[in-house]
Amino acid sequence: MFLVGLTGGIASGKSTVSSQLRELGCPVIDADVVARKVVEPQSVAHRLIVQHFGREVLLDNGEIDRKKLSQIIFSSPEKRRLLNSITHPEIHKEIYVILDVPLLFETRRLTRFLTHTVVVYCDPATQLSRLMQRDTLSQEEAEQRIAAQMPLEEKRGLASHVIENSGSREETLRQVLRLHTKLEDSMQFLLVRAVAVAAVAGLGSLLFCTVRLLVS
Ligand SMILES: CC(C)(COP(=O)(O)OP(=O)(O)OC[C@H]1O[C@@H](n2cnc3c(N)ncnc32)[C@H](O)[C@@H]1O)[C@@H](O)C(=O)NCCC(=O)NCCS
Ligand SMILES: Nc1ncnc2c1ncn2[C@@H]1O[C@H](COP(=O)(O)OP(=O)(O)OP(=O)(O)O)[C@@H](O)[C@H]1O
Repeated sequence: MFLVGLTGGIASGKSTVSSQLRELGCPVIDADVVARKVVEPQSVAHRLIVQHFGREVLLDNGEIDRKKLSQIIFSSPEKRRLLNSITHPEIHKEIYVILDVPLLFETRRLTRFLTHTVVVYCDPATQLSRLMQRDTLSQEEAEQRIAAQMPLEEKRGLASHVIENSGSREETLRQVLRLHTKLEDSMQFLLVRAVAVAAVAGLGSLLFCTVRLLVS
């Protein structure tokens, strides 16, 4: 599996190329589309934009007036940084992808590319009866299929998160909502850590250069 970042300057053709790739069957996340979604009315980013840029950047229907906001931020680096500091954390929170792979731990190759793994667990009796019912299988046939995979107990031990799905769909949804929040928080943490590492690295090279200058 590859994770590919696509970029380029404004109007260089990113959307054109990404939609061509999408037509070839590649799943694509367009950050500009995400950026539009995170500033919809009632969102955190919308509230902060109004707080910092005033109601004059709103259209009559309450949506952000993108033309007006563009004029402001592209003529002032300070305002652009301010808008970025509001929108980027919200955009990054939205950009995570779920790969649904039954044999994730059996094949193992994929796991090194993943930041988190989630195992959906249900007790063995529930698993057996759900499989027999859904695929109209005899008990023997169902047991054979279950035995072709790593036992769920073992998978549970390897996961970074577990969803317990022996109960109702509603109980599962409650866990999924908690997981979603956790994943979003963890994205934030990773970003903050990346920025901190970059800052420390920057400081390190600055010190190195200063010492070299002083020595020479
Ligand atoms: C400035 C806004 C209102 C303009 O909206 P509009 O619908 O007219 O354009 P759209 O969102 O499609 O952006 C068009 C292009 O402008 C460029 N651009 C957008 N924001 C920025 C920025 N903060 N700094 C530099 N270039 C930018 C990008 O090349 C982008 O592809 C909007 O882009 C925005 O809210 N930007 C802040 C969020 C952001 O950084 N988005 C970029 C994706 S991470
Ligand atoms: N090969 C091409 N031939 C002719 N027109 C093109 C070609 N590629 C892109 N365009 C046109 O150029 C414009 C900019 O392209 P596109 O919107 O794909 O760029 P972008 O990099 O996604 O821009 P932005 O950063 O503003 O989102 C669009 O009007 C698009 O239709």
